[in-house]
Amino acid sequence: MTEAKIGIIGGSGLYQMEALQDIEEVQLETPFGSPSDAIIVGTLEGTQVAFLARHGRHHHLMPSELPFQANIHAMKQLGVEYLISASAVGSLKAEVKPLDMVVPDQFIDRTKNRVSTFFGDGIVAHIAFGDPVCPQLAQELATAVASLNLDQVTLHQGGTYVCMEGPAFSTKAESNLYRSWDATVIGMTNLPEAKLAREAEIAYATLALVTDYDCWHPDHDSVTVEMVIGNLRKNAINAQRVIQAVVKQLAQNPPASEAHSALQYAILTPLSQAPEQTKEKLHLLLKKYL
Ligand SMILES: CSC[C@H]1O[C@H](OP(=O)(O)O)[C@H](O)[C@@H]1O
Ligand SMILES: Nc1ncnc2[nH]cnc12
Repeated sequence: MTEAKIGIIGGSGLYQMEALQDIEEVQLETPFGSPSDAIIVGTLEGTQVAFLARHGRHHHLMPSELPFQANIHAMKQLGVEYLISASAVGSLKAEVKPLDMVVPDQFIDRTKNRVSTFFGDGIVAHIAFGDPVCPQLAQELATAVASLNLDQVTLHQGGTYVCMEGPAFSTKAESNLYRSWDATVIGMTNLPEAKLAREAEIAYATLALVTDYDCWHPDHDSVTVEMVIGNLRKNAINAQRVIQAVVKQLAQNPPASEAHSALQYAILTPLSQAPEQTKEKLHLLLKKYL
C-alpha cells in the first residue's frame, strides 16, 4: 500500500512538484467522492510525500466546486499526518507585499457554500478550532522560509486569512471591511480544508503566497487574473523550495501535534448508538475510537 506521512496541497500556480522522484499517480476513491485529481506520491529529499493539485492539474475546479472532503479523506487514506497547503492570496496590509510569504495563524469564514465537516447523518462532533492551524507545523514552515533567505521575499509569521466564497474577487467595500478587522490576507480555499483536516486529525498549516494587493490599495490597480498569474510563477518556484526544506525538517524531527488527537473529546454521539451506515462511512476517521 502506498503511504506518505507528509501531504502537500498545491493551489493556484502550484500544479506539480518538480523535485519529486519515483513518482506514482494514485487514483483514490472516497466515501465523499473523488479528489480534485490523482494524488502524486513520490520522494522528496528521500522522504515519501503525497501531492495534490487543489484545482486539478489543469485548474478546472472553482473554489466553490472543490471536493474538500474527498481531498482530505484521500490524504488520510495515504496515512498523511502533516498537511501543508500552498495557496495564492491577496494582501490586506501595505507591509505585506506581492511575493511575500505569510504563515497565517487565524482564519475568518466568509464562505457561503462549502461543506466543512465529515460529520452529520447521525454522528455529531464539534472539534476545537480556536487555533485553526497547527502551531508546530506553522513554525516548521516559518523556519524553512527563514532558512532560505529568498530574494525579494519577506516572511510574515502569523496573521489572519479571510476565506471568501468567490469566484469574483472582493469589492472595495469588502476589502476595506476586512482591513478594518485587521485581517492580513484573503483567499478562497483554506478554511474548509483546515476544518476537515482537523476532523481527520491531520496537522495542517498554510504557506500563503502573496500575488496582489486585492483592490483596496490606492496605488495599485484592482486585482485581476493577469496580475496574479505573473506573481504565481515566481511564487511557485519559491514555494517548492520552502516545501522541500520543510519536508527535510519534518522527516528528521516530526513534531507532536494536538491535531493528531482532535476527535478524542469532540464526538457527542455515543458511537454504540450511531447508525451503522454512518460509522462505516466515517470508519477511517473513527476506527481508533470504536
Ligand atoms: C488565481 S487567484 C484566485 C484563486 O487563487 C487562490 O487559490 P488557492 O488557495 O488554491 O491557491 C484563491 O483561493 C482562489 O481560489
Ligand atoms: N485578492 C485575492 N482575493 C481572493 N483570493 C485571492 N487569491 C489571490 N489573490 C486573491
